Amino acid sequence: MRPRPATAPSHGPAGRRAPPGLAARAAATAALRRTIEDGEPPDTIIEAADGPFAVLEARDRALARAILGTALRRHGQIRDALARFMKGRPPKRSGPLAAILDIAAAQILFMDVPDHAAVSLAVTQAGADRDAQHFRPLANAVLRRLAEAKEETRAGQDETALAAPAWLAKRWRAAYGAETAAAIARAHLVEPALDLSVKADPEGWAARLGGIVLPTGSVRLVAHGPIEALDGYADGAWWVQDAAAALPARLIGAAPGQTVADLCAAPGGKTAALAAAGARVTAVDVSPARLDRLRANLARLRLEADVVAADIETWRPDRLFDAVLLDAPCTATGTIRRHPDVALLKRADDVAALAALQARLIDAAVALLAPGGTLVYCTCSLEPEEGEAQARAALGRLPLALVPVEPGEIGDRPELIRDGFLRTLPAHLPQADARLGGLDGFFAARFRRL
Ligand SMILES: C[S@@+](CC[C@H](N)C(=O)[O-])C[C@H]1O[C@@H](n2cnc3c(N)ncnc32)[C@H](O)[C@@H]1O
Repeated sequence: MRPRPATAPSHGPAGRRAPPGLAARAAATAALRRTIEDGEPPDTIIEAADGPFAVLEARDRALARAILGTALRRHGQIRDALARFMKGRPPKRSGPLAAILDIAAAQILFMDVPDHAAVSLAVTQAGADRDAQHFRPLANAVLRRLAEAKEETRAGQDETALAAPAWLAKRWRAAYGAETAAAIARAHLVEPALDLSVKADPEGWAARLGGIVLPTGSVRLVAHGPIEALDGYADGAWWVQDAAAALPARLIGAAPGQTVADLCAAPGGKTAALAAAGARVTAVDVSPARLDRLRANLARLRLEADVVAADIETWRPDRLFDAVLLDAPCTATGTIRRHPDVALLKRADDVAALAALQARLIDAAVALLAPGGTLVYCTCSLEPEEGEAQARAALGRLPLALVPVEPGEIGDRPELIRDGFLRTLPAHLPQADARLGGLDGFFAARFRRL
């Protein structure tokens, strides 16, 4: 991965201190470039000890994170708005210019930041870069015109149509119908709440943390500071997990003493649920770094599992399991609310490549299962090839019978079940306060091995 410098020095010409707010914009710009041009996940960039966010103070860090998040979540609208005020895209050899414009437009159009600050900091950023400096007048003119016309520009946009890339919107229309596809795209514009899976007493934890209990049993919070500072974190009373992601492990029906292989387990959200239910869990993942996070999570939660670093396509343990949970790698289009970069970085080809891998992993999972045992296959994808079609193909190919999901297992929400499969959508569980609504898009199918 090419290192990308921040696009502005901390000191201006003649040693003058950089204007306030410049460091946050520079970090957000560098991170946006690395995400869009190099395909690096923003969370990795934000957390990196040598990354552009590492030099920021806490307040600037929060601001940079918010600007970056807005620039990714609203990318379609931002690019559409900029195109109204400039001919063509920034030229190839203009360095960070495109990202500088995106970051400034995110603030002008969607954030409570004075327009003049967003414009002048963007112009300063452009001036500080060898390749972008020739385009300072262009940046200045485009952003000023955007700021002057921002209300009309936003009013003239079809927010829903611009919320998803055309190829994904087309797929969702085909899979779910036009109305639901539009609702999915709109749900992606809302920053999701924080969902917690609690070991016990969801009502008590919701009251203590100022959240609500969802019908499916997760606790949901809107306003929160650092997660580590929340009551119950250090004591291991709960773990962070989208409410939809909490459902597949429940379908195993784990009981004390039952042996369960949790395949593709890291960072361990589902391992924790299975272990908390008393199962003897073997957590398998190919990534040692992600398994370190799984071990740390289990240690904090005071839960136990055997942890195995292996590729499940070739892993051959000397016993069969009572149950297997396979949370397969996927396009993750069901997590766009939490990771808006997914909508920008995934390509149509990825769906077929991952579906082929998932089929091989299902074959491997079935080979680990005792006759009569339970298999739950799940993905956090909205694409039928990674969900419904994958499950139907497995039924045709392997010694499996479908065990339909019952509403009572998932908080009495029949709308989350289609044809016996669990199918959650970002537009599900709507709430009057939109920030409290929505679910990640998950698919899960449960089978019995014949
Ligand atoms: C969707 S994530 C799993 C999330 C996890 N189940 C949880 O609930 O926290 C997919 C995982 O699959 C792992 N993975 C991908 N291919 C694998 C393989 N062939 N064998 C084992 N693990 C694999 C990745 O390292 C990644 O951690």
